[in-house]
Amino acid sequence: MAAARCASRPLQLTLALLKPDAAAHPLVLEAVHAVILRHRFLIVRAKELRCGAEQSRRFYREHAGRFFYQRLVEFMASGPMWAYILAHENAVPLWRSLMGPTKVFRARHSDPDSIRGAYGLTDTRNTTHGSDSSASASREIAFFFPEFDEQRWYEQDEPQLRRGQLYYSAEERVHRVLRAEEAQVQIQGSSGHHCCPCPQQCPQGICSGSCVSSHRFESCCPQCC
Ligand SMILES: Nc1ccn([C@@H]2O[C@H](COP(=O)(O)OP(=O)(O)OP(=O)(O)O)[C@@H](O)[C@H]2O)c(=O)n1
Ligand SMILES: Nc1ncnc2c1ncn2[C@@H]1O[C@H](COP(=O)(O)OP(=O)(O)O)[C@@H](O)[C@H]1O
Repeated sequence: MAAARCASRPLQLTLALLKPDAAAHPLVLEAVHAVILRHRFLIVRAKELRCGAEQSRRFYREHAGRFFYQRLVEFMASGPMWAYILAHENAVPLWRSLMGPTKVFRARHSDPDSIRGAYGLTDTRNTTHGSDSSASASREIAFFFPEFDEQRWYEQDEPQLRRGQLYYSAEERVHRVLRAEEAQVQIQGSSGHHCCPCPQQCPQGICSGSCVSSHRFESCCPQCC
């Protein structure tokens, strides 16, 4: 059974966007994805999408009239993005603190190791978005993932994820609930193998990529499993 990550408090959800400036650069995308895994977020959903001009205007409607609104909505519609639903006990504030300040030039000065400090290009092209409250997260998740049923997720998946019954699918780039029958197969067939929710955070580099097909460690790293 994979019990690599247990949370004592309910998991909070947040919406993270990897904006078009990040999506344009595979290495930046990978680096931000690695930050997500390293900080023990669970990736509940992840998908590439393209925001149309109208959708982009609606998403940022609270900024209508600000001097940067037009460039912001054009930028958000300028290319593909990645949208993530992230779960963590502290998802909203943790993701926002990892992003760093909105303004990239401020971020570079005050939080150079934050995502925006490290990868942001300008105050508009600042790499990531994160919900600013739980209520915004619910609204924004519904905006980008209309098929996601948050209430059902809390009823069915969250209790299992919280207990650590999960695995990381490197192919799909999301964490998945380990269902009872899968867990049984794993116990029978594993003889001590563990399922890895954190393939990119092995400090010794042993685990990287090792669970792509079977989600199982062949050479298990004691430090992260
Ligand atoms: N009236 C303005 C114009 C600009 N700026 C700040 O200056 C930054 C840089 O402006 P500009 O040179 O126009 O931006 P670009 O380098 O073209 O980059 P981007 O459009 O991606 O922000 C803006 O993002 C904004 O933070 C501002 O505070 N007030
Ligand atoms: N002064 C600015 N100049 C250019 N773009 C800005 C500025 N302020 C905000 N933006 C853009 O608008 C987005 C939304 O702004 P806001 O909601 O205030 O920040 P955050 O994304 O940190 O929650 C920012 O992420 C950024 O892309």
